Parts: sequence; structure tokens; C-alpha cells
Amino acid sequence: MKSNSTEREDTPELQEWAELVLPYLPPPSLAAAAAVCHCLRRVSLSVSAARASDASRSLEALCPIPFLDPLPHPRYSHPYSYFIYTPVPLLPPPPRSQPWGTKYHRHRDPLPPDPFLPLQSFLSATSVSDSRCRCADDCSTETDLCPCSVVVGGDASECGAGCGCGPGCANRRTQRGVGARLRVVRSANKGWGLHAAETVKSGQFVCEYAGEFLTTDEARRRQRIYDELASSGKLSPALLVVREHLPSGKACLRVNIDATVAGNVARFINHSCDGGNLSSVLVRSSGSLLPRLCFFAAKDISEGEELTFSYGEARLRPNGLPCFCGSDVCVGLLPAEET
Ligand SMILES: C[S@@+](CC[C@H](N)C(=O)[O-])C[C@H]1O[C@@H](n2cnc3c(N)ncnc32)[C@H](O)[C@@H]1O
Repeated sequence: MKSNSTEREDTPELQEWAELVLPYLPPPSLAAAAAVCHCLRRVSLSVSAARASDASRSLEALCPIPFLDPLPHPRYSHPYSYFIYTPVPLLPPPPRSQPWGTKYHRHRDPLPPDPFLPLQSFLSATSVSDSRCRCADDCSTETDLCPCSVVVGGDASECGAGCGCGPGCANRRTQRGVGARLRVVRSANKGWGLHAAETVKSGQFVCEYAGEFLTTDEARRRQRIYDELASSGKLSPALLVVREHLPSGKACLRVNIDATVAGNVARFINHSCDGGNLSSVLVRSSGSLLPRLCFFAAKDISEGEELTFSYGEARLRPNGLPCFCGSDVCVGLLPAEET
């Protein structure tokens, strides 16, 4: 009787419906669907496998970024970590759902980042009307120095949306998605971490820290919630605060980027007390209102090495999270942002 009813449910229509709908489900709903019948179980397994094969959902042009869990355990094995993927910074609220694990979006057929376009125009809004170059195609081939390459203050400066050059311009090195082959690997005590899947040369662009740009009030509100959830082990928050000292020396621009709900693979970069092997640089695209936080290799990095940077100075708190960076100078506690 049971197998007959299962056979009846297992129709091509149900299969097609499941392949369209299940990629939108977060893991708990996907698991609930898998318990319904053979067909939904089969599709949910294929969705999980596809998710584990590419954290970037085909949104990074270079290559898929797979999850690797070398610590399989019947109870704690996780094939992937669930979040909304955005290859570029965005303004809240992020999209509530996003298909992930569907056979309709194969790699090398990137999804257009439609939900993120509003921020793109915001970020590229020109504050100074002539803050763009008129170079024809690639600024590195221009005989005169491209005005966008002139660095003011400590930031790196790149061509922006209003510039005459094309997307292949050499002065847009952080604007084409991740710059090295990467994988996301789970460790026993730090959760997921980002690893190099190829040799990365010192100075090479690795990735941007993409997430939601928050006001400081909203960042403080979320930080309080995240601190509580993180201390009970329920969340790995990825809210980064960067302070940019303005050239006058009298003011400081605070940039809050939250990749906890929506972000790119940089949200998996763990902390190291010795400063790690990545350096973070604020990159300003010509004419854009906000700088973007970008990671470059601080030294030659071998294939398989974990990518890390310093989250900041460790502030000793009685309930501070333990640090497992393993470096010789580890202070034992993760740095925590003052709220
Ligand atoms: C930006 S996330 C990094 C990715 C995270 N490991 C994950 O699984 O999603 C920051 C969180 O990772 C963990 N983490 C990062 N560096 C760590 C370290 N050195 N030791 C222990 N946990 C660390 C902490 O839970 C921290 O709140």
C-alpha cells in the first residue's frame, strides 16, 4: 500500500514542481520537505549537493566556491552554510529568499544580480560631477595618468560607474568578483573558514567584504542581538565595523558592513591574532559615496592555506568568545566590537 501511494506521488509534475520550489527553501524547510515522500527527498538531496558544490550560487564568474567538511559526524555534519549571496554590497533589507541549488542556474551562466542594482546606483552616485576619467577603454593603456588612479589619503582608488573605460579596465581590479580560487572548509572549533584553492601571490586581490551597509544605530542594534546569540553558540555573526580616518584627521567615517544574513564568501574569513595573511584596504571607486572593503594577499599564500585577517584589538570581556586562531601570539579571546 505504502509503495503504491509513493509511486502515485512520484509524478513528473511533482518532480518539476519540487525542482522549481525547493531551491528557495532554507535548510529546516528543505529537511521537512524531504520527509514528505521519495520524490521530495530525492530533489532535496540534489539541492543540498548542488548548494555544497558552490557557495556563490554561480554569482562569481571565476569558478565555483565549494564547501568542504572534512569532519563528517552523523550528528554535526553540515554540507553547507545557509545565507543570501550577494557579490556586491547592498542596502537593507536584503532579498528574503534566493534560489540556491537549482539545476536551472548552472555555473558559467551567472544570475543577473537584479536585487542589488539599487545599491549599485547609490554607490556609484557621483558626488563630484567631474570625478571620473574619460579614458577610452583601459586606463593602463592611456599615455596620460588616469585621474582615477591618483590616490588621496590612504584608500585605493579605482575607476567608477561614470568613467569612460570599460569593465575590463586594469584600474577596476576589485570590481570583477573574487580574484582567486577559493573553498570554504569547516574546522572543529572555528566553524567554516575560507581557504585558498590555488597559490595566491602577495598583493593579489582576493575578494571584497560584501554585505549590507548599515547605519551605526542599526549596526549597534544588531550587534547586541548577535552578541547574545553568539555567546550561546547559536550564530556566527559577520558584522564588520571599519573606521576610516579622514584626511583632516579631525573626523572618522564609520562603515558598518553586515554579512550575517546576506554577504559573499568573505563572511567565512576567520580571525587571526597575528594579523593573518590578508590585508584589508578601503577601495573607493571614482565618484562613489562609500568605500568598499577589499582583501589582498599580504604574502604569498599556498594552496590549502586558510585565509585570515585580524578582526581588531581583543577587548577582554568576561563572556568573550574564545579564539582558536592557533598563532604564537594568540591572546585567547576574539576581538569584539564596542557597541
Ligand atoms: C565572520 S564569521 C567567520 C565565519 C564563521 N567561522 C562561520 O562558520 O560562519 C565570525 C565568527 O567566526 C568564528 N571565528 C572567527 N575567527 C575565530 C577564531 N580565531 N577562533 C574561534 N572562532 C572564530 C566566531 O564564531 C566569529 O563570531
